[in-house]
Amino acid sequence: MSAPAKVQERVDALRELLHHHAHQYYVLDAPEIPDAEYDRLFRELQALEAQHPELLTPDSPTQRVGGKALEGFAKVRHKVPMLSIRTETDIEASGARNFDARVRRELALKEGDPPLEYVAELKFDGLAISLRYEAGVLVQAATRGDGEIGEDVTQNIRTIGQIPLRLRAAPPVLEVRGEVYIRRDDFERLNELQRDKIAKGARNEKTFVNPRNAAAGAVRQLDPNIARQRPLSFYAYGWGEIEGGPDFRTHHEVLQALKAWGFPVSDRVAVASGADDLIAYHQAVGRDRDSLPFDIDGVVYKVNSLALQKQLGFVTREPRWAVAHKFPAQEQMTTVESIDVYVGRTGKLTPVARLQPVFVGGVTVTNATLHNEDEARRKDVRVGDTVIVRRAGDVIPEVVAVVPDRRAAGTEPFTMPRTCPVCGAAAVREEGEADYRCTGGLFCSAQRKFAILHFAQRRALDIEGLGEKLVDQMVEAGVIRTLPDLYRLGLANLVALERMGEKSAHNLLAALEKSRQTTLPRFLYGLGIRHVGETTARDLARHFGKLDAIMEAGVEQLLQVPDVGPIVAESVHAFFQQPHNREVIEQLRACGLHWEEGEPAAQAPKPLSGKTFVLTGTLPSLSRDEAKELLEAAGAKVAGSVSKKTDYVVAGAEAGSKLEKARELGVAVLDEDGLRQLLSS
Ligand SMILES: NC(=O)c1ccc[n+]([C@@H]2O[C@H](COP(=O)([O-])OP(=O)(O)OC[C@H]3O[C@@H](n4cnc5c(N)ncnc54)[C@H](O)[C@@H]3O)[C@@H](O)[C@H]2O)c1
Ligand SMILES: [Zn+2]
Repeated sequence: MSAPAKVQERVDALRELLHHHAHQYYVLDAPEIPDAEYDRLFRELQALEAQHPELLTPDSPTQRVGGKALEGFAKVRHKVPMLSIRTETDIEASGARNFDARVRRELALKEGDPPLEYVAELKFDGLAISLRYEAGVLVQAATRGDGEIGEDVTQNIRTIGQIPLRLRAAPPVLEVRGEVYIRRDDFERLNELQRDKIAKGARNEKTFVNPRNAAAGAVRQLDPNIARQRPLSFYAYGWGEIEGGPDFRTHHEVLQALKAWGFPVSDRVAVASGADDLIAYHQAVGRDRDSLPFDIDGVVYKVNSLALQKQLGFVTREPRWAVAHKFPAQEQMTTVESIDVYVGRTGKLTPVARLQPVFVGGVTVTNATLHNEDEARRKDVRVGDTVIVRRAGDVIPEVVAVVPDRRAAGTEPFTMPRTCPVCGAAAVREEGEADYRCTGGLFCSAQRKFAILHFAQRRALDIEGLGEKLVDQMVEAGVIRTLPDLYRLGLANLVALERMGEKSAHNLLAALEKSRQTTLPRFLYGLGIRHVGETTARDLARHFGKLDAIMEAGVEQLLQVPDVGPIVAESVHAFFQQPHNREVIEQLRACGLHWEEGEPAAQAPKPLSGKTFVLTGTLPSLSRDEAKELLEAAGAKVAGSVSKKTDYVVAGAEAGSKLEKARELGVAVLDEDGLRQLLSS
């Protein structure tokens, strides 16, 4: 094969790949590879086309801006095209120097001429939007599309609080350009919410790869109600058409005017003189990047003088007077070497991907969280897979997606272990919860420090002087491994610890001695049984009187306790079923912990026991789960459908066929107030 044929083949292959990925990214908002990878392919094509200009075609991805309008949106023709920005790939200071040198050359400036004035800005990582105001009223908002034709997304953009719907004292026609984005904290919350919905069984929900993707998906959403639920923000950084406005001389003047007209403009905009100032700006922003509340993928340099901008003009898809100077990408590809399960201090199990080390967001990352079983399954991350890893700001690095087509044969789906990898106790996932938890409690070394602190706190065993630092120190020195070890401490163990004087040691021993005499509710609470707070501990103690009775109680018996519903009953039962928990309790008793035991309370039946309820519609303040839990705690049964056996239907807003059925059958119907009255009577 001759060289040019080979080159042609590669060029064709690159174009096809780039077309595919651009479609995924711009049209479907569903990128399959990280931007850094896309940019590598893009640059490879650019280089080949530069070496072989005869291979250049007008439809090459290098010659066009971004995406294509989605069907379903009205199309908007931009009077002033919305362009892309040339990217300076050199991450080092020379990026700014290259740009400055190029601009000076194009303007035919000489070495002795004064430095050029620039404006340096953040490069927000979101979605470009053009906002059109006529007589001060927002009449249209459009996406960039292919630069010439975008999508009319006015309805969705109107839901963004930061975008003024009406301007005071603005020119008769004004087109503002800026970026719609999602703040990192809003993004984390959004994904938490999504994970929660998925854990509760929602089928059509997904988590978002990154804030840009979530923002773009929200703006290009056919249902404005969905857009409304996404926490979108906005920054203005430019303009299209202006009619009848003041005479602007510089880019910076326009930005100030935009601010005065009521648009959010970043306060990190800086006027810079020559390449040195640009370099300083790039470095300063680079240092602050992680602590910014939103993602940026670089900074943008623009020639400040509008006259010079005009003189410089455009190439196909980019103005010559601006450049994007990037930072290290926040998403990269790497491979998964293993998937381990990490046990947190409260017993939560988190699957973590161990990665082939990769430089992402400015640091080398070797681990990334997979959050929980559902997430790992939904993304179907497997050992050996090529994945996209994201690290932005102070957020823990996470695997956002598997790169399709790169999976080797013979890989196995990940399954969550059913036992704790640290202590071997059963790991369980409660209904409606996203996480597995180790039931090892006191016995699990991953949870040990937390368990000891919980046990020692004032509202539990009240061991004065046993704080976090001391617990860390003792656990790390191996002086205490389990709770009973606390009561086996001697003066010699304690004074051997660093920074522990004899007086403090005596005080601690006295506090431990004093805590041996306690109450059953304090002891129960101190055990750290999931869902057992102080109140529940008191209720359990009052109902059963004796610890042994609680330890032997079945779920049915536990459900007899006032205010104890199925989740609490299951949790208490599961805790005392674990042999090692019983062992710890026996040892504590053997160490002299004691309390006064009482008689079981007279069995008053629960107020709603024997009654069947059906919930329908949305209640004003209670979620479906909360209402169910309250009812079950009061002894009621909650059923899914209305029948003659139903005693009450609790109906909220938008109640449908169940309410009709209730009326048909003459079943009593309650609203939330009625339900609360019944519960409190
Ligand atoms: N992962 C993929 O598969 C995939 C596919 C296609 C494109 N991409 C990514 O898309 C990007 C290229 O897209 P592009 O052509 O839109 O260029 P760009 O996004 O890199 O730059 C132009 C855009 O920058 C934005 N911008 C942010 N702050 C700005 C400011 N202060 N002033 C002016 N503009 C500002 C505007 O929205 C403008 O449209 C690359 O990062 C590429 O990796 C990724
Ligand atoms: Zn464990």
